[in-house]
This record gives sequence, structure tokens and C-alpha cells, in this order.
Amino acid sequence: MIRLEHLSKFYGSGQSAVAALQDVELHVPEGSITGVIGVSGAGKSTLIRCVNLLERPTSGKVWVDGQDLTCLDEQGLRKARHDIGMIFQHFNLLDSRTVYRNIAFPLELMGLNKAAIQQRITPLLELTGLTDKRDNYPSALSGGQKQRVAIARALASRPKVLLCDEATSALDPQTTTSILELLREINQELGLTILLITHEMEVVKSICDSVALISDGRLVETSRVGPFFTRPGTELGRAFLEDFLRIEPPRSLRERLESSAPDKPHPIVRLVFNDENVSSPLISQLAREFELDISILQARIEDIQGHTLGLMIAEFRGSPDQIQTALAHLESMQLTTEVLGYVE
Ligand SMILES: Nc1ncnc2c1ncn2[C@@H]1O[C@H](COP(=O)(O)OP(=O)(O)OP(=O)(O)O)[C@@H](O)[C@H]1O
Repeated sequence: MIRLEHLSKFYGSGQSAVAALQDVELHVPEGSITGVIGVSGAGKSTLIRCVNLLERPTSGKVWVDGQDLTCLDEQGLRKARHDIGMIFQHFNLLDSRTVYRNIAFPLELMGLNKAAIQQRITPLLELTGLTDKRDNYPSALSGGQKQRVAIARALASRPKVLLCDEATSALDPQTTTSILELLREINQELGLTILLITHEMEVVKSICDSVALISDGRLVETSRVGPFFTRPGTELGRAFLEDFLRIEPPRSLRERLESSAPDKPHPIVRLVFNDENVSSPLISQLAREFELDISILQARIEDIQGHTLGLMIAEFRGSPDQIQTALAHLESMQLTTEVLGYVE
């Protein structure tokens, strides 16, 4: 549905030119939800704004629904943009218009008459749960309600693609969940293709099918979401997941943790299980085979679009040699292990 070919974008020219995107190739299949992640300044906003040509690429092509937008004149582009809705972090509503009239705005620009506008808006108010707010002004709405108005407005022209620029970054976690559920519902019920940018891995985990990671304007990794979380293909991917996968030892233990071992021989180990090993009885096997006592101190299991990821912190007690062999055994079973420190 969306295809970016050799897409580059430079801001400015000559020596002071900033390369915001360089030779990006991205395919977003019809009906999918793809998340673009990257650190601040990586080029995420530029990328998403190039899809509807809010930013004109310096070179390369932008295909949406089989049409190369970079070849269109102003009139052709205006028409093509009816197929591309967009929502923003700060909602961008018109304060002087009610909910109903905000949603009506793009339809008025399209020249639809009042009856046709009403016919389109009534189901959108229902879909977004705003029927009883139709005559309210934005100032009387919560952040989540404002984003719902923005979503309804973006859907008014019946687009095939929805672009979401940090759509939940200004919302609290509970509201974020409800907006993500709405986006998933729209994706499934209307078959809408969604491209979103976010810095929250939780957003990627909850609704994306695929993830694209950009760094310094270059696409460094694209992957289905499940494999990305369980086995990222790049160092940057791993770094991105680090916070998301963080699992800390309990505070009382952290205070006793030492980095070197001589008089504190028992390692505290962080283990990451993935699909291949999360359901095996590895811990009890390990205890039996290497004569260890293993205490589980902290554990968490994440279901990521059908892939399972297990995180555990455990204390290993036993002979130092056996502990080393046991850790090497775990590594050979494709588990990620990390010794966080030692306790007495
Ligand atoms: N209008 C502009 N003029 C000049 N440079 C720009 C412009 N817009 C963006 N840039 C630069 O292009 C690069 C990519 O910016 P962009 O906003 O796309 O990154 P981002 O990943 O969306 O960052 P953030 O997460 O902080 O919004 C940055 O170096 C930025 O400074």
C-alpha cells in the first residue's frame, strides 16, 4: 500500500545541508500496521511527512496505493491526499469549531453538501465514541477525546492509509491504551493501512505488525514485531529494547549486590527466554544436572503478537565451577544470560 523507494530528504543546501533521510526503502503492506522507531532526530517525522508529501523528498519515490505521489501536480496531490489521513501528537484541532464541525472541516473543503456530511459524520462519531460530545468545543474535551476527534476527522475522507505522528505521546497510559485499541479496531474493521511513528516500545508491542528502525536518516532494521522483540537483528535494535526488557532485582537485594565475587560467591543472573525455550523446564533441569539451588527473585512473561518472551532474575547457589558450566549451558540453549552481581 505504501512503498518508499530510494527516499532521501536534505534540509537546506551546500555545506549546511542536513541529511534527514538517506536512501530509505520501506514497504508497508495493505491492511498492516507498521511502527517507525528511532532516537530523537533520527528522521521519523520527516519520513512520515514525506508519505503525504507534507515534506517533499529531495529524491526518490513515494508510492501510495499504486500511485507515485512525487509525480503529481498540486491538483493531483490534493486528490491523492483524500486517501491519506493523518493524526498528530497535539491533535491540531480548530478551537473555534465544535467536535462535529472539526470532523466536517475536510468534507467542507471537498465540497460535500450538508446532508452528505452528516451521513458521513454520524457513524464516525459512533465509532470514536463521541456521539454525546458532538456539540462540545475542544477546550471542553480531555486529551483522549481530542485525539478521537482528530481520528474521526482523519477518517472523514475515507482514506486508505492513516499516518500517526506520535499520536499517543501526549496521553496518559490508560488513555493511550484506549486510543491504541481504537486504532486497531479501525485497522481491522475498515482495513485501513496504518503507519505510525513512536518512541514508545509499548505502542509497537501492542498494535504493530512490523517495525522499522531508523538511525541518522537510514533504515537499519525492518522486522515483524514478534521476532524483533525476541531477537533483534542489530545492536541498535537491542539497545532500543533494553529499557523495555528491563527487569530489576528487588530493592533489598540491589543493596547487597557486589560486582566482584571472592567472598560473595552466589551470582544473581538475569535470563531472557524466547519462543524456543520459554516453555521448557530449564530451571529445574539445571538445578538437577548441575546440583544447584536456584531461587527465582523476579519474573515476567510478555506475549508479543503470539511470540513469548520471558524475563527472570534468579540467584544461583552451588559450586563456582558448576555455576559457570550451567551458565555456558544456558547460552548454548539460546538463552540470553547476564550476571548482575554477586551476593553472600
Ligand atoms: N525544517 C527543518 N529544517 C532543517 N532541519 C530539519 C528540519 N526538520 C528536521 N530537521 C532535521 O532533520 C533531522 C531529522 O529530524 P526529524 O524531525 O525527522 O527527526 P525525528 O526522528 O522525528 O525526531 P524527534 O523524535 O525529536 O521528533 C534532524 O537532524 C533535524 O534537526
